[in-house]
Amino acid sequence: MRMLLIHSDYLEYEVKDRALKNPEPISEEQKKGRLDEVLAVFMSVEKADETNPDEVVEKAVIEIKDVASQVKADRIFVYPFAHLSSELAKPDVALKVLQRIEERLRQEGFEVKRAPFGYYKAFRLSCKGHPLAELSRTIVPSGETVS
Ligand SMILES: Nc1ncnc2c1ncn2[C@@H]1O[C@H](CO)[C@@H](NC(=O)[C@@H](N)CO)[C@H]1O
Repeated sequence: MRMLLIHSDYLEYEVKDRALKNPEPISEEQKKGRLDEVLAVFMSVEKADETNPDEVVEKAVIEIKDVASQVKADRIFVYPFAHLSSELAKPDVALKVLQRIEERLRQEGFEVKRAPFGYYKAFRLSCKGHPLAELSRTIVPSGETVS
C-alpha cells in the first residue's frame, strides 16, 4: 500500500463520474464531502497487499495514528487514490481494505470520512505547508518486498 498524507486546512470533494463499471453504491449525501482541520490520506492499495489485507490494515492504522499524533490531527480523510502505484490491487480487495481502515480509525477515536470508491472526483485541498504537512508511507505485508 502507498499512502500520501497531507495535513490540511480542509479537503473537499465532489463526485463527477464513475471510474469503474461497478463503483461503490453511494447516497446523494455522499456525492459531496468536506472536512476541516484534517489529515488527508490518499491511498493506493497494491497487489502485494492481497496476500494479507488484515495485516496491511493494521500497519496502515499504526502509521496514520503516528502521523496524526505528530501533527495533532484528530480528523482523518480516507481517500481512495489509484495513482500512487503501478501494481494496484483488485477493486474488491481495495475497497474492503479502505472500509476496514475507516472502521479501525473510528474505533481509535478519530472523526473519519472516506471519499467514495470507484469514481472520478473533483477535489480541493489546502495543505498547511509545515515541515510534517506532506509525508508518504509504503506498507507491505510481512514476507513481501517493496518494489
Ligand atoms: N487499488 C486501488 N486503490 C485505491 N483506489 C482504487 C484502487 N482500485 C480502484 N480504485 C478506485 O477506483 C477508481 C478507479 O481506479 C479510483 N479513483 C481514483 O483514484 C480517483 N482519484 C479518480 O482517479 C479509486 O476510487
